[in-house]
Amino acid sequence: MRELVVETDGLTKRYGDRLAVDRVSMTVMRGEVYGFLGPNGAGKTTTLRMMLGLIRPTAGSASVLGRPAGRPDVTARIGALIEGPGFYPYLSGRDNLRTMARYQGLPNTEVDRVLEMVDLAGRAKDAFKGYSLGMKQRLGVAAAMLGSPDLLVLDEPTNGLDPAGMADMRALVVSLAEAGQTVILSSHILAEVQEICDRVGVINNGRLLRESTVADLRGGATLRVRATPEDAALAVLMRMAGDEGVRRIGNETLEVDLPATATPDVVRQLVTHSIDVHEVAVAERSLEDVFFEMTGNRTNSGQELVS
Ligand SMILES: Nc1ncnc2c1ncn2[C@@H]1O[C@H](COP(=O)(O)OP(=O)(O)OP(=O)(O)O)[C@@H](O)[C@H]1O
Repeated sequence: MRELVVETDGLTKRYGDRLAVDRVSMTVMRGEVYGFLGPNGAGKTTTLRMMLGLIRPTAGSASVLGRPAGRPDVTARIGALIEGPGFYPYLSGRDNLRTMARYQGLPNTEVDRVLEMVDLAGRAKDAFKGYSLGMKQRLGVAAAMLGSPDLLVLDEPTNGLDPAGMADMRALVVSLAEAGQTVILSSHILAEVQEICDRVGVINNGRLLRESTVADLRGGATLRVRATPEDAALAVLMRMAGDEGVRRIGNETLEVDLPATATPDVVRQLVTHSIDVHEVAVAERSLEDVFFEMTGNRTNSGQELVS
């Protein structure tokens, strides 16, 4: 049994008559990168803030590392990057972290360790105000890593970064995960969650719609079959995959809910019925497709979720 690091039970937050978080029950296991995915305003930050004990739930509960969220001994074991950390602009990256380390009773060697981890050691002497946005975010992660917390909570760590900065941040999270760090990362960018997370919780309008591995969420692959005449092919494929299991997607192509292993049988059946098979391709559903099915929210530029 893998150890539970976070468990929420019916976690709810109401602001006036607005339910920001609505009975969310989620679990995060030790050593995994958990992607908390949802459009802007879905309730991600509010949920994370309750986990960190920064705000109180209206109902339900959150436990972190086996104890109620918000207890000082629990909070001390969580590192968080949530709504931009406050750094002194005229101090260097290293001096900013040294100030924080001292406050937590940690030695300067700990500062050097985390700067190394986020690949900022070479620029540690430069003033914070001269850092790029990506470097500022990495320093934020370094600050969260001070003292080797059991759990790292990163709220939209790639928000506002350029593509290179985003790639750097993803690589950083992957390297932390490889070192055994448990990470919860919120994001509205599907591609990034798909790339780096083990499991995903999908949240929309405060409700947790699904919690599963990325692979399970995406479900099995489908086949794309281009065959003529299309109507005859449709009839044959519907006998194989059911009426609901076949869709026309244009260009004489049908999408069929059958696994890749069904390809030989599909081709054989079509040919037996004197249907010309021009192309059969295995198409994996992206997380974006799945999210759209669950929420009805089409995504922006194929990457981002918009509410
Ligand atoms: N302090 C507050 N007072 C009133 N409403 C709030 C407060 N904090 C959040 N909300 C509302 O709760 C809902 C969820 O917000 P939350 O910030 O948790 O979403 P999110 O998924 O993190 O989105 P984003 O990516 O935009 O931060 C939103 O409708 C927001 O307007």
